[in-house]
Amino acid sequence: MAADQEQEQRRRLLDVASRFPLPSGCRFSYGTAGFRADGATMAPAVCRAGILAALRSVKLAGAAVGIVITASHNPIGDNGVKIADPDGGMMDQQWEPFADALANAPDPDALLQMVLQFVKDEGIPLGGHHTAQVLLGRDTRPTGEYLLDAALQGINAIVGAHAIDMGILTTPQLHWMVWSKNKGTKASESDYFTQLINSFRRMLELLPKDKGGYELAKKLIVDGANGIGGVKLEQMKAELSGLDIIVRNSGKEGEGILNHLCGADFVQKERVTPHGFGPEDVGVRCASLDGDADRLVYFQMSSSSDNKVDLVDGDKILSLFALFIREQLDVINNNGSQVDKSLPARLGIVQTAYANGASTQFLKGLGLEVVFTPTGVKYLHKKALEYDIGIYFEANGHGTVVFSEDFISQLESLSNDLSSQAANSQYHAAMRLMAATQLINQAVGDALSGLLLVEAILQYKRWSFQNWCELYSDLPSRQLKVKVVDRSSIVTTDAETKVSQPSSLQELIDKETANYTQGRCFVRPSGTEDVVRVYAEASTQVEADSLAKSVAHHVERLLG
Ligand SMILES: CC(=O)N[C@H]1[C@@H](OP(=O)(O)O)O[C@H](CO)[C@@H](O)[C@@H]1O
Ligand SMILES: [Mg+2]
Repeated sequence: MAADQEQEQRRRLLDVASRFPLPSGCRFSYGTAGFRADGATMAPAVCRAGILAALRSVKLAGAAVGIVITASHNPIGDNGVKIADPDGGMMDQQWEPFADALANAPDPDALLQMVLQFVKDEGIPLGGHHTAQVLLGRDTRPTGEYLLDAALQGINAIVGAHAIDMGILTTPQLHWMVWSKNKGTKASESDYFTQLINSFRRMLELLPKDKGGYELAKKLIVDGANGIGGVKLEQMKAELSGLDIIVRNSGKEGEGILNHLCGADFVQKERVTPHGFGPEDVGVRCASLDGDADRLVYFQMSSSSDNKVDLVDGDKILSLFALFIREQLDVINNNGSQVDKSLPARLGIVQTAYANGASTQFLKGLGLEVVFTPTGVKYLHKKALEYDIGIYFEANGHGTVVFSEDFISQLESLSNDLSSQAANSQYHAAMRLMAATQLINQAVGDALSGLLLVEAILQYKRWSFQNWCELYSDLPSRQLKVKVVDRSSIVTTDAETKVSQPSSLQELIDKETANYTQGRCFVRPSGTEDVVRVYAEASTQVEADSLAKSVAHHVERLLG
């Protein structure tokens, strides 16, 4: 960097840091999904995330990096920030310690020294010919605009950095834009809509023609959590042929508060209808998104006498996707057809410890390879990339399908080879898989693209909601939160299924669990809230509740 440029760089960093001083007592940690806190306290962390995103882009030869300002399913007063890497996935975890240190730098001088040292250690070519490019998006939270400005100021503190505000978006839209931009394909919001609408239409065109059996009702009611997902779905729904979508909790003035008594997190945890649903909806297929539309669950009310729902969570969405993909691969590989072509593919299923035990058993029963990672999409996504086709979901509804480049190019060439025999079932299976690669958001879990893939597959399989729901029966489970003095004193291992510290805690968990039929229990510190989470499963709800409660007591007693 030339001397005058270096001078300017130092000046800008000192200047921006003094504009966003760290309030005393504030401590930020880049948790499961970035920094999160009360929105009013987030500006220093968001500004510094802006600096970091710009540095990351320069380090990666000017590839576009993303910043999303959201606190997902959390209450409306919270906000957060996370960084998307050039592949559209979460920021490489190797940079998280620096993200933490930078967010907590106590004063402008400390911040400047920290950045200069990091730039040197990482060999970031500041002032070279790669300038930073950062795409920004935010959700509908009231603190969003103010925090977006803080992020812009952080980005602009890096000499030559270029920030592009993509507007109010769902989290997965921004991830998709980053992914697309770096692939050199069209990356605007309208390109996103076009891709989803066209690939959904193609999926429907490829439905088997021999009609018969159950016909899926066109009506689908979607709970938008009063967030951005409902807004985008309203924009897109008129173009979705074959579906009659009604959006509730759409985020319109007067409809309710973001994530309050609604949304995917609420429905999945409480297993009751969200706000705005009533007896008239009994028997109608419904879906629920979270506040930034990266989570999706389905539900249906079976009776008008209470507000309980039959829930289809992330595990069952995963199972549906896995069945569909496996079926297409089987048709291509085993149908003894005229064309001697095969498509070898390693299919991997990735879950976390929160996956219902019945789902894991079901998937393994199908002969599928199931692996586990710690909680958080950053772990699941990375693991899924190790396969030709990786399908991952958290039970709460966050997940997607990723296809390796090699697999996609083999699929393309197979489709070309088969295209002369357009009537053959192998060709149709290959085309369905191809459409699925376009429909599903491969950058990150996306409730809107996931919803369309679900709808297409239900039509393909001629399944009702009930057929899907009855794929297997969930084991009763219970999740509890425990407040402790320092949640980081719990250290876990084996994809968070075991506590390694304090060791006495694991012994107590084992002892309790042994008292229950099909008992399973684990505890871990949350990465997004200041709590320890307890999860328990057993053969009855009473037992699951009791196991969770007794383990929560041990956590409280040991860690106060
Ligand atoms: C049990 C649970 O649902 N945990 C959620 C929650 O993380 P915690 O680290 O458990 O707070 O928020 C994450 C981000 O949205 C999500 O990835 C994860 O699945
Ligand atoms: Mg979310």
